[in-house]
Amino acid sequence: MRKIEHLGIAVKDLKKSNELFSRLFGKEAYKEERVEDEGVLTSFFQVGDVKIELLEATAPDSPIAKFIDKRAEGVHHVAFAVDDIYAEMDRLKKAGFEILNDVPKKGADHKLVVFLHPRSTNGVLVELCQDDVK
Ligand SMILES: CC[C@H](C(=O)O)C(=O)SCCNC(=O)CCNC(=O)[C@H](O)C(C)(C)COP(=O)(O)OP(=O)(O)OC[C@H]1O[C@@H](n2cnc3c(N)ncnc32)[C@H](O)[C@@H]1OP(=O)(O)O
Ligand SMILES: [Co+2]
Repeated sequence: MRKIEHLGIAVKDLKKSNELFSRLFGKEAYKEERVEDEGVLTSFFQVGDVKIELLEATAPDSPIAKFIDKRAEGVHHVAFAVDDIYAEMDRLKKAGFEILNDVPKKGADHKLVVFLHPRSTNGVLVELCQDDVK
């Protein structure tokens, strides 16, 4: 794992939260992107070397909807940049972590992603991101 790639924050109203975080960072989000398969609409802020990803649910069965229903808005996951997502999946599986998807899936912002179940990572939802060079 190279570095923290982004911090994912679950929000109820992306427009409202974009305004709040634009005020906080003094800069606008650099993109907004819908990831249908994940049931999310995301926006991204670049803060130094790290990105902040805001996520609004676009479907009632979205993980974000479930998270907010259960816990309220707030930090949802931490994503780490990896150079070789398959090698990392193999290493982590052997190290006893629970990987939620057998094959990497298309994430936002031109990434291939996998998630680790929070029950295997001390209660923190971890995402691995590799640049999707295709
Ligand atoms: C990919 C697009 C974008 C990107 O960066 O490119 C994204 O980041 S999309 C982000 C949204 N997608 C995901 O989060 C996919 C991975 N998440 C999941 O598969 C589920 O959310 C899962 C398996 C973590 C939980 O789903 P489940 O249906 O089991 O929900 P429960 O509420 O029953 O949760 C079970 C258990 O896990 C705890 N939990 C749930 N979410 C989180 C979380 N974000 N952080 C920490 N813990 C979490 C929940 O509290 C339950 O624990 P328990 O002790 O049983 O209450
Ligand atoms: Co993410």
